Amino acid sequence: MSLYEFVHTKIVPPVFVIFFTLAAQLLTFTGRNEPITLSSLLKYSLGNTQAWIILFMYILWVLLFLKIPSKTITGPALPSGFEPKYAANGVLFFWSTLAVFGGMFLSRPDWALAIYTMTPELFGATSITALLFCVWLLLKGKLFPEEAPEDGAATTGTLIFDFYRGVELVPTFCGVSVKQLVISRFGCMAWLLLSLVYFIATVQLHGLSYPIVVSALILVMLYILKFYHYESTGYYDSLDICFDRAGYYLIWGSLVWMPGFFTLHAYNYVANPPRASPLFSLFCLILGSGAIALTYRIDYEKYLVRSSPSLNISLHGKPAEVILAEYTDQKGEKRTSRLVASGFWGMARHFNYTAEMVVDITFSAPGYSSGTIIPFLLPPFLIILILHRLYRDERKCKEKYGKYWELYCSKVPYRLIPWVF
Ligand SMILES: NC(=O)C1=CN([C@@H]2O[C@H](COP(=O)(O)OP(=O)(O)OC[C@H]3O[C@@H](n4cnc5c(N)ncnc54)[C@H](OP(=O)(O)O)[C@@H]3O)[C@@H](O)[C@H]2O)C=CC1
Ligand SMILES: CC(C)CCC[C@@H](C)[C@H]1CC[C@H]2C3=CC=C4C[C@@H](O)CC[C@]4(C)[C@H]3CC[C@]12C
Repeated sequence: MSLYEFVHTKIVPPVFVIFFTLAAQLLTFTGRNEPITLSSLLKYSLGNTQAWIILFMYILWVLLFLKIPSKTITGPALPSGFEPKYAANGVLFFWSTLAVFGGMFLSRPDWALAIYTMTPELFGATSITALLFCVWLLLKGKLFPEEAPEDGAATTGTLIFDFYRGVELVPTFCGVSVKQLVISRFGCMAWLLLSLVYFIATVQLHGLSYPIVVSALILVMLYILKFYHYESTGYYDSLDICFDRAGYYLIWGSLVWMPGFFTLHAYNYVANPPRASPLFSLFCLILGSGAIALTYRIDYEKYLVRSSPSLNISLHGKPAEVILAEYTDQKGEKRTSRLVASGFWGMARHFNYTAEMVVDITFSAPGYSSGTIIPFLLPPFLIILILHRLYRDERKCKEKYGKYWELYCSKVPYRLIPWVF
């Protein structure tokens, strides 16, 4: 075993599991200027009755929504030929959840402050649930996997690595896709709902004199709405679904880290309202909305080229340049895919990630005036996450397409920023 493999499989997983699980809990104290003590850590980590009830109701809502008869999205087939199915009701879920929960918070504004106050208990309960769920996914993957042996439900012999990375690719729970349930429904919507809760709590405590909290809320709403539009056109072809397994990284990450860390600046605003000027707020809103629209457009250009029956497509007013990339699938069959080499995919190989980074910066940029370090945490985390993802994706594409990927790289030499990197 090389040193890299040793660190990757035996050191990183336990260190990350301990670090992130603890950090998620501790940040709920730091985010509201509360000192960290061992007794409060133990108390909050177990949750309280109200927190468990809220969590249970929310899980039920998310689960039942996936059971509503609707059109389905068919994900890429596994080597066994199994085609995972996903409910195509993301936009309806977005508006219905916003109407029900938003209405609830607006009619009983005191609930927002109550939820803000019990945030540490809420994350304690969610983290316990998420960890237990990951243990169940590990046991299920090892003892009674749903996926056929040729789909490669991968156990490595290193238990902690299997727990961290996951075993199965597209497992189900109560008849619905675990990844859809956890990432796109629980995680993304919890991100928006908590942003709403913290927004109401900030306004209640400090009034609307801090326009930046409005711009932060609008940006998150736009981002999540965009996600639900993208869910039915591209998300189920993404790295999270086709490559990453259902383990701690993705599942605990989406149940706890995504709603907790991604809303941390908004949580922080309740105790430390940012003092950014209305002009700066407007600037962040315009820049962030533009970058969100750009990520949508870039994802859409790929969807357009790949879903079009002919190659007669125009991008940015010119005929699209497309590489017909041959590859051999996991069953050994020859296939052809389309790599777009013009439009935004001709400017840089991951221009969507560049736009994503701009969005990330505008999410918390206003908080730089709040006088705490909290708003500075999200951008570096996301930039590292995206860079790590970029290299993993390039490795995957190079292995899959070989010389065709190299051809694409020679036509589009930049990864993120044209003429720079
Ligand atoms: N906010 C956040 O934390 C994050 C957000 N995101 C967002 O999630 C979405 C999905 O991201 P992700 O799956 O990582 O990445 P992409 O949407 O960039 O998809 C990458 C895949 O697209 C295909 N591809 C690569 N180059 C081309 C090309 N030139 N033409 C056509 N197809 C190409 C390859 O798959 P194939 O095998 O099909 O050819 C590649 O694996 C994006 O909108 C991204 O911005 C992503 C990461 C983090
Ligand atoms: C070590 C862990 C705690 C790291 C956890 C990472 C996860 C929180 C994130 C991993 C992949 C992320 C996402 C991928 C693609 C997305 C599409 C985008 O349009 C919305 C956001 C997201 C779902 C994003 C969310 C965080 C991750 C799941």
